[in-house]
Amino acid sequence: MHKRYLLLEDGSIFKGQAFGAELNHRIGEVVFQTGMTGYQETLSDPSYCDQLIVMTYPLIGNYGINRDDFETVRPALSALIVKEVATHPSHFRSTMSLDEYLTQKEIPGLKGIDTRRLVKKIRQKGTMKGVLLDNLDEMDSFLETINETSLSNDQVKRVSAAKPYVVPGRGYRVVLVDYGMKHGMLRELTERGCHVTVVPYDVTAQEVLQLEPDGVMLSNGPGDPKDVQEGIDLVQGLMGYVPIFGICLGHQLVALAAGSDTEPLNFGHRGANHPVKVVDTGEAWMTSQNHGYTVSESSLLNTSLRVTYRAINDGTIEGLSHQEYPVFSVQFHPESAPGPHDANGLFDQFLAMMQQTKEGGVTLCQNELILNES
Ligand SMILES: NC(=O)CC[C@H](N)C(=O)O
Repeated sequence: MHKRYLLLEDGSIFKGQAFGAELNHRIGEVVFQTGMTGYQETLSDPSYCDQLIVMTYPLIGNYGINRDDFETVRPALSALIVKEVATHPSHFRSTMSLDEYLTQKEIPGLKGIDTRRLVKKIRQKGTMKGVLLDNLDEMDSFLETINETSLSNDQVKRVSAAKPYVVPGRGYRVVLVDYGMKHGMLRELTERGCHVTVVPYDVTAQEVLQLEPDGVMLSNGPGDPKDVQEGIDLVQGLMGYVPIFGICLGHQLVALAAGSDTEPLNFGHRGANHPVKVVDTGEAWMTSQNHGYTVSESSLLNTSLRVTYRAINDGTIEGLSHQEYPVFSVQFHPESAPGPHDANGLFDQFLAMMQQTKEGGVTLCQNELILNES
């Protein structure tokens, strides 16, 4: 076990020890995750693409890694930073340790740093870029590189499905657009009997409508939503023609497509116990969240969107509903994985919206208009 360091763009340095894979010097955003458990799902959530994740819970890896809890096959994060790694995991489902998993997937880890001091710094200064180093002599050259490096804007392209695929079912026909989808969304739909076609991020509205879906779901995904012009165009082409449910990045794409704006949060919401207020009932739900951007409050004026959920911690927008068309979206993760299940009923709400539309209870634009354009 050798020394390893985290260098932040403000020049601060955190000294710890290496675990996981050899170093790859990938510069990324350093973000913190407050979940006490659920590290396997977090590691395999593609929304963390290119990010260095700091876990605030001080002991990570104690129940190992199992075969069932992956949210995708290929982890997309840059690095994992923890206070202490459990070296002897104990759980009947565990098949390997966290260290073994990260080594296998070529993800470097840093342990033994004061994660509380690091998180306090991020909370004060906002999300920062950082890089892991094994040699302090490299610090000066990397400090220059970090400050000159702008983060890539093609993450969605890198983590989206390359080709469409079908998970058959006898129920509603759903097109699920994969912007870096957590498999929990697919599971929630297939458990409800849906016939799901998962499609890549650059699918067009016409291609989607040719599949004659009862509804379209827009997945979560990494990066800045404004970098995903294909998604904004898609939602603009589909709104009013088919019921839409957007989650996280999908929610931000709905907002942008409807004419509103998004902006970066200071340090984001990442954890499994983020309370949101249900605007219509006054209830509070505990939700799983992972986002660094939010829909800008003032940009909703002059759009047809209404706020349906709000974050209780900072008041930011957590859900929207379209006032004319069957379209709704949430910033949090109703599929949880990991996290509480308070919001799980939103998948049933999506099914109800598809049912109501099928029965003619919702007026749609004429699909033929778009299909005939080809
Ligand atoms: N989980 C997500 O879909 C995140 C959406 C977006 N990348 C953000 O950070 O805000």
